[in-house]
Amino acid sequence: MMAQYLEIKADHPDALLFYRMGDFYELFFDDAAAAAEALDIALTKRGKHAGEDIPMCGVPVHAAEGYLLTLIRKGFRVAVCEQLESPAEAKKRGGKSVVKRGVVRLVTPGTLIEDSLLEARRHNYLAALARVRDEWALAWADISTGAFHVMPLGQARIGAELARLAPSELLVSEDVGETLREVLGDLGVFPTVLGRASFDSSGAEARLCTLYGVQTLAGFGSFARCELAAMGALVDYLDITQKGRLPLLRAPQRDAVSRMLQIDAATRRNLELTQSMNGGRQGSLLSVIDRTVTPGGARLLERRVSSPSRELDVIARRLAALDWAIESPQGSALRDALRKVPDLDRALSRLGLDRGGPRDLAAVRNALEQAEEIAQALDEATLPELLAEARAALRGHDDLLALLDAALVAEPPLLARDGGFIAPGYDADLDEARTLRDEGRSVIARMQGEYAERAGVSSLKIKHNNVLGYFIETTATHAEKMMSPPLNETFIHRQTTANQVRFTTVELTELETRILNAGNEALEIEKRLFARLREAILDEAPALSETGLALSEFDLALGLADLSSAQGWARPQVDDSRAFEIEAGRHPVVERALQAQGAGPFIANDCGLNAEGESAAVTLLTGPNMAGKSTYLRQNALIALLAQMGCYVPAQRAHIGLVSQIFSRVGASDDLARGRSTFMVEMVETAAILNLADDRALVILDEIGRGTATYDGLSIAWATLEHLHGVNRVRGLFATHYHELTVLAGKLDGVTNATVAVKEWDGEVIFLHEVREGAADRSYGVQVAQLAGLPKAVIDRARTVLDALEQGERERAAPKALIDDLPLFSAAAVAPPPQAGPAGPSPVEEKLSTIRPDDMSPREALQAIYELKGLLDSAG
Ligand SMILES: Nc1ncnc2c1ncn2[C@@H]1O[C@H](COP(=O)(O)OP(=O)(O)OP(=O)(O)O)[C@@H](O)[C@H]1O
Repeated sequence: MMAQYLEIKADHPDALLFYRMGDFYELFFDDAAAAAEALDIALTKRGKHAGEDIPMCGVPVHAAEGYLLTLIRKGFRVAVCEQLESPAEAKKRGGKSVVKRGVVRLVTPGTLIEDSLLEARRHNYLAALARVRDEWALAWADISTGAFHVMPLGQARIGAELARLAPSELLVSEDVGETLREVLGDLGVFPTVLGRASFDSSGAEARLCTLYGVQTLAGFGSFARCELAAMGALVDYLDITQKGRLPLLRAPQRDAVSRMLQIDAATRRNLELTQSMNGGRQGSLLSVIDRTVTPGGARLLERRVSSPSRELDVIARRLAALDWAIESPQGSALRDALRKVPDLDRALSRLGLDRGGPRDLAAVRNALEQAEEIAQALDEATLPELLAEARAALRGHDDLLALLDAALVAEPPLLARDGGFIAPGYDADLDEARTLRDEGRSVIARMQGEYAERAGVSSLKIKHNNVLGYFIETTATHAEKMMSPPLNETFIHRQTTANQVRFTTVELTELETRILNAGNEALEIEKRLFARLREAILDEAPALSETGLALSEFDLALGLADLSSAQGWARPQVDDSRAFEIEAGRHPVVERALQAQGAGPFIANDCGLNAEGESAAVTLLTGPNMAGKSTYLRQNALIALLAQMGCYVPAQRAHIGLVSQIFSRVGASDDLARGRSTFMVEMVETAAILNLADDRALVILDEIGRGTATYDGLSIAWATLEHLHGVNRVRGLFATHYHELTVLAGKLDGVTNATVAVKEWDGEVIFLHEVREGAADRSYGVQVAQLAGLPKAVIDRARTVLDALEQGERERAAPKALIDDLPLFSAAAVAPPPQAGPAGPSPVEEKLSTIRPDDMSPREALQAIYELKGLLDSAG
C-alpha cells in the first residue's frame, strides 16, 4: 500500500494527498505534519518506512468538506485520492492485491463548487494571465456559475483588473510570474505557476474547440493569440484539476477595458467598495447597498459595484429598469417569489461536473417554478428593455419543468445513492420494486408477532445489522428453551453475545433476500432516473443560465429600488457633458453608521465641479481635522460610481458628465510589508494619477504630501495640483491642511476654495460638517488632540508653541529665533492656558440649571425662554 501511496504522491508534490482508506482520508509523512497543524488534529504514526515511523493523520470522509475548506483557506491545495474498486474486487485479483486508487480531483481555491466551500453571495474566480510577445490578456471563469470572460489589456492595467476581479487563484507561466512579481506581491496574490505548454496558443484553440464541441471558435468571435493562450491555460488547468471532467462554461465573453469605469487597486481599497479597510464585507459600500434576496442577485450586484459602466446606453438601460422597479406596485410580491429562488447557477455547475445530487435537480425545478410565476405576474406589465429581455428569458422551459415536477418529491435527500427522491407514480418499475421492499418490511413486523407467540417470548425482536442482516433476538435467559426441541426446529442459532442470543429461520432468510433485491432494484432504478434527469437539464444548460441571469436582474433592480425608496435616493442624470453637480449629497456608509449608532443626522453637502469646455474644475477643501473632509471627498466619488453602475444616488439631485476613471488617494499609510516607506507609497500612487488621468477623470486627493517635511510636502502638493489642472485637466477634489495652497484659487481658472465649517466656542471646536465656499485659516489640530484625550500639560504646551510659531511666521522670524523665544517647557507646563474658560457659571447658566422641563407647561416654558433671553441681553 505504501508503494502505491508513494507513487500517487509523486505525481502531486505540491498538494496534500487525501488518501482514501475505508471511511477515512489519511495523510502521511510531511502532508500529515502540515495538515495536523493546519487542522489542529492529532498526528499519529502508522508502520515504518526506511526504518522510520510514518507520521499520519486522518479525517473522516463524511466530515471531509469542513476540513477541506480550512486547508484551502490556509492556502493548501488538496489532491483527493479515492478507492476505484471495492476490497472484494481487489481480492478477486489475488489475496494480497491492494485496492486500486487514483486521484479524482485536485481541490484548489479557484476550482470549488460545493456550497459549503463557497460564499453564496460572492463570485469565486479562477484567472489566467498570458503574454504572447508583448501583448497581454486576462481570462477568468467562475466554474461554480459557468461565467467565462477574456480581456486583452496593457501591462499597466494588470494590477487594476486583478484588483477588480479579486480572483481566488491566478494562473501564470514562469516568466510572467517573474515579470509581475512586484504587482502580484502588492495585491497579495500568490500565483499558481504552470508550464509554458499550458499557455501555448495553438494548443489552446484545440482545447477550447473540444470544450465547446465545435470545429472552430469563429462563432464566438475572433480572439488574439494572447487571449487564446489565457483561455487555453485556464481550460487546461480545469482539465488537470477535474481529472478530465470539464465544467459547463458559457461561451467566452470578451470584455474591454474601455467599456468600464476604470478604478485602480488603491482607489478600490480606499473607497471600500466591496471590502472595508479591515478586510471584511461589513462596512463596505456593497454591504450597505445590498438588499438582494437571491445569491445570484447578490453576485450580480458585486459585479456591478466592481465594474461600473462607462457607456451611456448601458447606464440608461439599468436606470430605466430601476425606475420601473421603484414605480411598480408588484415589487414586494415579486421579491417574495424571488426569495424562494435557489442558487440555479451553482446547482447547474455541480450537475455539469457530475458532482450534483437530487437537491440540485430540485433547485432547478424550484427556480423554474418561481421563474414561471414571476413571468406570469408580469405578463401584462410594460417593462423597460432590460427587464423585458429578462422576462423573455424566464420562459421556455415548460417541458423540463413538467418533467422535474412529475419526477421529483418535494424535498429530496442530499445524496442520490440513498434513493428516495423520485416521486411515487413516476416510474412503474420503481413503484413495483418499492412496494415489494416495503411490503417485506411490514411482513417482518407481522412475523415478529407470530414468532414471539410461537416461542412464548414476548420480548422477542426481529432486528437488522450489516453483518447478520435480519435476525431474531431474545435475551440470554431464553437461550436454552429456544435451542431445544421443538423450537430449535424453526429457530436456527446464529450467534450468542453477552446478553443476547440470535437466530434466523428459513422463512426469514428468504424474505430477507426478497427485500434486499427489491431495495437494490429500487436504488438502481433511481440512479438511472437521476442520470436521465441530469441529462435533460444539461441539454438546456445555456438557456437555464440565461434564466438564472434574468432572475438576478429582477432581484437586483427590485433590491436597489427598495434601497433607493427607503433611503430617499435620487435618479442621477448621466450624460456626455463634463458636469459634476451634486445637491445635498451624502456618504452612504457613514450615514448608515450614524443611523445605527443613533448619532446625529448626516449633514448633506453640495458639490459643484463643472468643467467648462476643455478646462479643469478643482475644489480645494480646507478645514479642521475631524470636520468631515475625507467623508465629503469619498461621498462624491461614490456618488459618481453608483450613478455609473446604473443606480440611484444618495443625494437630492445629481448631474454627472460621464466619468472615465476614478482616482482616490489618501495621504500616507504605512506599507512596511512591501518594503516601501510611507512617503514612497504616496508618491508612487500620485505618479500613477499624474501619468494616467485623462480629462474625464475624477480625482480625489486627501492630504497629499503629508508624509514629508512641511515645505517639501507643500511644494509637491502645489505642483501636483497645477499639473492636474493644466495638463490632465481633471475634475477633482483636493483636501489639504496646507492653507497656503488656497491662494491658487485666485490664480488658476476653475480652481475654487471650500471649507468645512466649525464653530469655536470656549476654546473648543464644534463640528458642523457643512461644506461652504471659502478657505479655512487654521486646522484646530490642538483642539482635536484635546478631544482625543492628550494630557492637559501637553495641550497647554502645544498651544503656547503654536501661538509662538504663528506669531513668528507673521513676523517672518527664523525658526531658531522662535525656539529661543519660547518659554521653557517646565515653565509653560504650569503657565495658565492662553484661552482660559469663563469664571464660574453665567447668569443664563444659573437660571437654566433651576429649570425642570418635565414640570413645565408649554406656557411656562415660553415664559422661561423670554427670561433667559432677557438675561442674555442684559449680560451682553
Ligand atoms: N456630513 C457629515 N455629517 C455628519 N457627520 C459627519 C459628516 N462628515 C463626517 N462626519 C463625522 O465626522 C467624522 C470625521 O470625518 P472625516 O474623517 O471625514 O474628517 P476629516 O476632516 O477628513 O479629518 P482629518 O483631517 O482628521 O482626516 C466621521 O467619522 C463622521 O462620523
